[in-house]
Amino acid sequence: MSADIGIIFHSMYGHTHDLAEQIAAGVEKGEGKPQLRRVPELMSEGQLADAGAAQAQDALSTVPLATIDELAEFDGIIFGSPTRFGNRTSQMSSFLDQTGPLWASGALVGKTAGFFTGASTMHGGFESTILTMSTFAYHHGMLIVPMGYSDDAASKTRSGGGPYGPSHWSPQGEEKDGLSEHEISIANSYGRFFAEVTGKLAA
Ligand SMILES: Cc1cc2nc3c(=O)[nH]c(=O)nc-3n(C[C@H](O)[C@H](O)[C@H](O)COP(=O)(O)O)c2cc1C
Repeated sequence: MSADIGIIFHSMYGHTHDLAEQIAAGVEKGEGKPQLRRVPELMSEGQLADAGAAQAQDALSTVPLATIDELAEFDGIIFGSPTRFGNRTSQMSSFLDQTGPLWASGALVGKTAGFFTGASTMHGGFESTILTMSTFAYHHGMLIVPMGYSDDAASKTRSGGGPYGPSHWSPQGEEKDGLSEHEISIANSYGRFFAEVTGKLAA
């Protein structure tokens, strides 16, 4: 069965958006239907411009905004957030914190969940961000789909991506530096695997 996969992310400088698009390409290879959504921004336009994110925000504005109600319509959801002090962003937290009604009704129970991130330093939080974001899925009774080492790139990467999920290392800070070959491979493989697993569960 072709699964509807929500890819819900926050991105300030666009790196997490790039990763989301590669995961979406993988979902399509796994016969799934990816739906990219961005969570609402909390910073003002002025603050974003001061932080050097104005251009990236223009590109992001073409992505539809995520809504809480829509989450219940997906067969599986992959959440992505840049790393902030080893954790997800407040924009992603704010969005997830509004899912109380879905938790109360059990609307997400049994759906698949996955996570991806980015960080500007090699040991600055890829794993901690993915793992701390994942507690959301436990509380909602979602089924976490791990990346594992199903793609060789998870063993070989010298940048982002690993058994916890796709990630991107952006040492240039706000500058777009492009995803590495291994990061792209892991994002594609993960999207495909996630869609295949979700399709079987939804059938
Ligand atoms: C306030 C703040 C905190 C950050 N904390 C971390 C951190 O703990 N570890 C790290 O490696 N990078 C950290 N970064 C860098 C971001 O993770 C990186 O710029 C981000 O992943 C880029 O994603 P984006 O282009 O989608 O916004 C931080 C950036 C900001 C602005």
